[in-house]
Amino acid sequence: MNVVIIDYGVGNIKSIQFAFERLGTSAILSQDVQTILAADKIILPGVGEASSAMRKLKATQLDQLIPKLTQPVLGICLGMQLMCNYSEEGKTNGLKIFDTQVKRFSNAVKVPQMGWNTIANLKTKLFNTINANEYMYLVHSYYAESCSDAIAFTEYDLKYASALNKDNFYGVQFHPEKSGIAGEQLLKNFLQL
Ligand SMILES: NC(=O)CC[C@H](N)C(=O)O
Repeated sequence: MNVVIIDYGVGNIKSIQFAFERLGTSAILSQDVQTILAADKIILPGVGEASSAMRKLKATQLDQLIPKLTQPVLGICLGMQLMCNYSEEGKTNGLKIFDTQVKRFSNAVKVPQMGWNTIANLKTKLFNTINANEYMYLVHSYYAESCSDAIAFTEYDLKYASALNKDNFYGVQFHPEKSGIAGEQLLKNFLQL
């Protein structure tokens, strides 16, 4: 299984690689177009601020490549947010894969949300054998608005989309690589797509 983590200078790469190693799969980091096109599965990682991350994607022209990919792609945290239409964070235009926008939690709640929360998920291939309201680990100040591409929801400040799917593209706001057994199962499900 050839898993490629897109290298655009942002992201919690090591923890994602360790998570795949625990599943017996080595995930390589690359920004080479041919390497990415040849991958069986692709991860778009992301940690940090949306506009600077998008600038880095544009600098490598990977922003043009990603929406055209045909193999399963999993965006994690900021990676998922960049796959949406727009993020309020840095007024960032996204890759327009998921038909929703990313907004900041209100000051009615502690921001960022940092910790475990329940992911009310719909029975889809990505959540196969995972409990309907499983806990996963999140660290974020911005959220994807509920939309028709949502396959899971979380309540914090309001109900928002904590996982998205459109065709071969998947996104999760939480960190499966930091979410214990349930997160490991989600990555295993992703490898089997
Ligand atoms: N952990 C992160 O990188 C957070 C992504 C994004 N900046 C947010 O706050 O929602």
